Amino acid sequence: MKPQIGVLALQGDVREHVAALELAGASAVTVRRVSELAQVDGLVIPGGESTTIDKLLRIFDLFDPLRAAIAGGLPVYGSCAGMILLADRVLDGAADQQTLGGMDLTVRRNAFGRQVDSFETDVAVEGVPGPPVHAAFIRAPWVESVGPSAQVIATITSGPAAGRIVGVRQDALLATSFHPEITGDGRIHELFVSIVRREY
Ligand SMILES: NC(=O)CC[C@H](N)C(=O)O
Repeated sequence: MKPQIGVLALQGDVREHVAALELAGASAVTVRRVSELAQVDGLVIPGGESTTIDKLLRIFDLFDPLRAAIAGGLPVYGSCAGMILLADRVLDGAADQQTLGGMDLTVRRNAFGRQVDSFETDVAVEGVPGPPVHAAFIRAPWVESVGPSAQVIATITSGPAAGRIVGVRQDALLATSFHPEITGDGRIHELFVSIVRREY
């Protein structure tokens, strides 16, 4: 059976994740309501603007149910703004910014600075066989530090940001600073589908 994976569709690049999930062997649906959240085996929180998604989660009465689902073990993959929303701690966040949390990590928002707002580079990702993942970073956060419960799975390998942590796994939660849905490399979505299937 194909797992049913939702894409949180409040803001951000929803369509690209739906397409990438379908290619990775899942059945993908958009999620905007609690009733839709209740039906999925896993959820993607896309990139976009974490402060906006935070506000919309409250407006749509999804903040508490999603937080509870994460605590209950729902597999979730957060990309970029989604990574920020999964982090227990945020540096350089907006004054009233809250996160769903669940991952024992500290992210720094917009960490790569203005002059390198957007760039692409190769990233070695644990659990992804083959060559490094070609990753796009768009006003991305990096992971400043991880606590003992979280496992670093991706760091930048070259250039000025070499050594920066950009991918983390904690049980059924996965987060990347980058956007695998726009560079045509399906392996991060395949990794998440295998997490949802409890195979990896
Ligand atoms: N591409 C993205 O998701 C950017 C994230 C955005 N800078 C934020 O702070 O939420």
